[in-house]
Amino acid sequence: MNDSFLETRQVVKRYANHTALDGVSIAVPEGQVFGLLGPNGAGKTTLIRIINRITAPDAGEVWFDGRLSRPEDIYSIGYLPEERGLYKKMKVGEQAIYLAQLKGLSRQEAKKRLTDWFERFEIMPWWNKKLEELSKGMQQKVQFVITVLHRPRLLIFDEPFSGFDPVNAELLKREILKLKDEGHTIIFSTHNMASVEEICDHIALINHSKVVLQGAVTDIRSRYKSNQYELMMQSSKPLQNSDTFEIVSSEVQDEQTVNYKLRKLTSISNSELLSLVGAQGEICKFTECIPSMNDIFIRTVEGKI
Ligand SMILES: Nc1ncnc2c1ncn2[C@@H]1O[C@H](COP(=O)(O)OP(=O)(O)OP(=O)(O)O)[C@@H](O)[C@H]1O
Repeated sequence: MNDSFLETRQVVKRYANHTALDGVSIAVPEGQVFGLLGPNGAGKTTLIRIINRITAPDAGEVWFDGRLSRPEDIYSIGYLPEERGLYKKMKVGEQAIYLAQLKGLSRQEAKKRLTDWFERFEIMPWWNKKLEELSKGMQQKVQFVITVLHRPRLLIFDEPFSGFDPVNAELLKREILKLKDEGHTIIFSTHNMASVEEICDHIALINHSKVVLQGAVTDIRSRYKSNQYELMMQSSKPLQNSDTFEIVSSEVQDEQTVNYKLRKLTSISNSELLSLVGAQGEICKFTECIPSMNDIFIRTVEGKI
């Protein structure tokens, strides 16, 4: 289950006087959600276009399902590009059926699947509207449905959340997780770090055309831990430093309750630390501070680690 479904190996792409990708290798495990992260201009869309065979690399390889990628693999990919490209003057339902047929579905099957999706997304009333009559977010919903409709094994979404309000962004996250549960492998690029924590299993962070960080989200977050803890404690006496931990900051909440930030000084386990601290008072809350993907992104891109 965890073998790579899609790999890029040492991919290089040069434009006139700029190297957009410089030896980029990523490995996307089968059946997982993989986040492609990076600041503006890092090379994410270029990599996605290479995976989709829209543009060719100058060097390096793309591997698909355990072998070199072939032209026909594009039929196994659903791609939601950053520049959404639907026909503005065509009616939504008619257009969706037409595009689904291009991807190999019969008219009848396309209509059946589209009806299911449109009902789930509560967009059935848009069926006979022209695309240009819909807002940007509404058009996004339609294009998302069209992208996934033929149930391709690999789904690639470039900035899927841009243009969505928070309610629709939640809906989209749920649908992406559902697609993962159904066995699809999903790659998406995003600047929305909260969504990365919520739905990505793995990430690759590209900066200045190179992969600078890659791996499972949980591993990466724990790799960047700084041995700090938040503690809420009730005690008649203030907490005292010890050989195993020091107080980084404290904030009195009421007469008996104080919030502390601690740093662990030795390699004792969290439960040992908890019992050492617990010997000095009643613990109301004890949390290990684990950096967010947003912190890790900023620290990595700004070179602070
Ligand atoms: N067709 C092209 N011709 C010349 N340069 C290009 C072309 N496409 C991309 N580039 C350059 O390659 C670099 C990477 O662009 P790319 O669109 O891949 O970045 P990105 O990571 O997707 O950025 P963003 O987050 O802003 O969408 C940029 O410097 C861009 O100007």
